[in-house]
Amino acid sequence: MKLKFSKMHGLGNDFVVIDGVRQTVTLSPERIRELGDRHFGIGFDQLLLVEAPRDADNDFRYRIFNNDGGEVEQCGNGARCFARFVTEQRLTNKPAIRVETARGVIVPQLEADGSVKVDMGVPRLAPAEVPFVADAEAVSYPLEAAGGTWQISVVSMGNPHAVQVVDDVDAAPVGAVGAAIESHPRFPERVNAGFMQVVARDEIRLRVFERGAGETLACGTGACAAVVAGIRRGLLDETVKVHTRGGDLSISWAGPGQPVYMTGPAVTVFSGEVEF
Ligand SMILES: N[C@@H](CCC[C@H](N)C(=O)O)C(=O)O
Repeated sequence: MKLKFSKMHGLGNDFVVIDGVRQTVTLSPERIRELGDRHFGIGFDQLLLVEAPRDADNDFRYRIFNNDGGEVEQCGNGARCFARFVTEQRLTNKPAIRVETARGVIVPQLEADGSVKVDMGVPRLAPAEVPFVADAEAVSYPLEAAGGTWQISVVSMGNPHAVQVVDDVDAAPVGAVGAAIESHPRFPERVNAGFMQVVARDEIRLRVFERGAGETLACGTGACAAVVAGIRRGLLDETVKVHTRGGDLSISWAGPGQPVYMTGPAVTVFSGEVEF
């Protein structure tokens, strides 16, 4: 089965995006892993599959697969690329697009300056909703991993995040400690591990070891989770510029019960066809 795809990225977090509205698509975890390989395949952090919605009130459904082949609930940089893709492919001409994900509806909106703003929904903070094993909800928790104890905040943006504050993000042990946190037994569905350096009340630097993909150049839901964690710890104001290794995002959160808004770029690199 030959499928048309677009190669896209949001701040260097890269994707293969497939139109499953006009094409019949059958995916297997093995083939996703093969195509995700940067030497023997196309190479991507995540594969995004666009489908027709299940509920007629929505415009699309979109599914997210990490390059390890596993399907996950949410992807921030992917949401912006999804919006750019359905517009460029003329699947819709709506400026604000209602899209179903595995954890609810999100609404990306194309801005006049070319960026994409996304209502990423309300963050979930109760440990059971992340999910994270803890006796009670707290702003942060000590977690033992890789021979050390790390003070993490846990946040679900639809997908699970563990965020810690570090003095210097360039020196942070993202690979070793991130991998140990990703598969820590207190996270039964594994977790994305974020390392945040607070530069000012409206500016952070962030690196994320992503579940199922390793460290990426940027993680949109990771940026949302870091800002939520920083605001809850009293370190950040409502709107924060997030510097990632791939570029900058703007994240806003007005507090508990409110949605997180993420604004940033989405870029198409090339289109092609591949055997699935
Ligand atoms: N890169 C993404 C997150 C993709 C999913 C994540 N690795 C997970 O397993 O939850 C983003 O931009 O949010």
